[in-house]
Amino acid sequence: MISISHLRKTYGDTVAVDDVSLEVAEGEVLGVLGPNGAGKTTTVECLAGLRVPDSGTVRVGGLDPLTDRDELTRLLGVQLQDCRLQPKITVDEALRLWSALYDDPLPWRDLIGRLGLEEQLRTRFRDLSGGQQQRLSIALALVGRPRVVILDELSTGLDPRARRDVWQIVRDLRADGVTILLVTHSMEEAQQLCDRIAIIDGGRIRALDTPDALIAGATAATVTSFTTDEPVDLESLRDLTSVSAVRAESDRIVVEGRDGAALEVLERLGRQQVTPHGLRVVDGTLDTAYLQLTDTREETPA
Ligand SMILES: Nc1ncnc2c1ncn2[C@@H]1O[C@H](COP(=O)(O)OP(=O)(O)OP(=O)(O)O)[C@@H](O)[C@H]1O
Repeated sequence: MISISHLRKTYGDTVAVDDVSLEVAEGEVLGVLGPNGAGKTTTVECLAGLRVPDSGTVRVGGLDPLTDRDELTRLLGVQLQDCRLQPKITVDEALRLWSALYDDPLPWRDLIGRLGLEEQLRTRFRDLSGGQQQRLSIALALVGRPRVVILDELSTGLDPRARRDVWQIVRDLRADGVTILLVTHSMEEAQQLCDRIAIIDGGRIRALDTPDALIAGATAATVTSFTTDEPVDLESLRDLTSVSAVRAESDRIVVEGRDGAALEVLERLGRQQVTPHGLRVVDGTLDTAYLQLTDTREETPA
């Protein structure tokens, strides 16, 4: 449904997107994660036809965003990070105006109710809080019943209740078979909502997989921890090939490692005749996988 092939976009000397290729299947929710300046917004702006790529191709439902604008408007809903409307327009006017662009718009009063903006219908855009402006931009992106939706930092600036509400809206869109590209800095959001996650850094895709597979592939896929009364040879645990880090946190010994590291750790403790107490083995998190995959900054020489 979304197809990006060898996309490149520069601004003067800045390479914003170096070489990005990805496909999003119909009905899929694809998360895009990456550090500030990684090229995420530039990529989605190219998909929305707001930027002209230097090279490569982008298609949404087979349409070229630069030449098939009218058809694209009917297919694609876009919520951009920095939504700027005419400062004096009210919420009510903006929704009426947007609805008039579509043959079969959503009943926008329902949408506004779900986004908690009923009280602001007569409020001008410039007088809305940041989170309210954000909620309005989500409503405007969805009012045309798009089959493809781009959400750039969906929940940034939203309070916890509003964030929960927009997450439910994304789940409902997914249940309706809508294809979604979700740019986010929230690992929790990515893990909760996305079928697959692309990690972008330096204008390139560093990893593209399901959240579980990204976590399993990290060097800290599992975290094993325990206490013990006996002396432990920590070096012998560090020597295990499946183990990536060993540290003492107050009275607990914490061992990070690949999937399966816990068994090797227990076996090694057994050989040292060390009895672990309060044993915990937990899955690693997307945070660790993300930090590992985006840790590409070169050291500055002293
Ligand atoms: N209009 C512009 N003119 C010049 N440089 C730009 C412009 N827009 C973006 N850039 C640069 O391109 C690079 C990629 O920016 P982009 O906004 O795509 O990153 P991002 O991944 O969305 O970042 P963030 O997480 O901070 O939103 C950055 O180095 C940025 O400074």
